[in-house]
Amino acid sequence: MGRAVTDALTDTVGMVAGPAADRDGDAAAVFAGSDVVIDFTPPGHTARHAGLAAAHGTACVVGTTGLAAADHAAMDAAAMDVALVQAGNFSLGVNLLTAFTRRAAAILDDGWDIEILEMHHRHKVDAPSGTATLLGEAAAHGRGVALDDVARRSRDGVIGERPAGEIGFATLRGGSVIGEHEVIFAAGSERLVLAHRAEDRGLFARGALTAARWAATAAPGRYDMLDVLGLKD
Ligand SMILES: NC(=O)C1=CN([C@@H]2O[C@H](COP(=O)(O)OP(=O)(O)OC[C@H]3O[C@@H](n4cnc5c(N)ncnc54)[C@H](OP(=O)(O)O)[C@@H]3O)[C@@H](O)[C@H]2O)C=CC1
Ligand SMILES: O=C(O)C1=N[C@H](C(=O)O)C[C@H](O)C1
Repeated sequence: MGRAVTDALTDTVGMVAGPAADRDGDAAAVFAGSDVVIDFTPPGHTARHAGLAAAHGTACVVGTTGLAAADHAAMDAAAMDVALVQAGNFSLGVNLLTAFTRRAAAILDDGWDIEILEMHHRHKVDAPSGTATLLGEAAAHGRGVALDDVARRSRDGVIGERPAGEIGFATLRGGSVIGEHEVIFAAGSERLVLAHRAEDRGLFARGALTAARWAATAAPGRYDMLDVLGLKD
């Protein structure tokens, strides 16, 4: 994603990326010298980077997925001082899909089983994907429940019948798949499938740049891509 973001910057403002930063030594310098930092590091660095954003008064766009509760707590704390946009997916299509998912889940009762299927390339380290989690949260929100109370993140062995109200996740990994997601609503006699296919990683990079421009002038606070796109209810 780092390369995709620098390519998108070159395409949009003609900027040429400088040498890669010495990650540990220079992270503080990067935050100190920037209006906005776009962070697509692997899981494990988000809390530290959120702290640096707050310490240097630098807005931040976080694309990293596989986030832990401590990362969210650190981002909430940083958002008291700076604008912080965090999104499991920066594409317009996926963010529209979250709105559709929430609406469908609100309309369809728990006679409709909700399952979320995702597939990504073989190098992805976290599961379920950030997007799948985002879609699960949208479905849970539509149902008026907390995702952690109803999520089934894996199934193996003799696990019994599926309880009503469960939101299931299925993870596929392989090859070079950029990102595919389906939200399946399955009832006794019919099935509704909402789907998104990403066809180019530049899609996420362009969305992150849109978020960065937006964050540069936003008041301190914790935001997501629906805020950036003006799609919040
Ligand atoms: N929100 C969204 O729309 C999207 C989110 N993502 C998420 O972004 C994250 C990164 O994905 P991806 O680019 O595929 O992962 P990669 O592993 O391909 O790239 C991660 C990069 O971060 C570098 N890195 C590792 N540690 C640090 C550090 N402490 N400081 C600075 N750089 C560091 C790595 O360097 P090196 O290789 O030398 O270790 C590598 O270049 C994942 O969590 C992924 O799920 C991805 C696509 C879209
Ligand atoms: O790791 C990836 O590649 C992607 N990660 C994000 C996620 O976890 O949902 C977004 C996109 O699907 C690609």
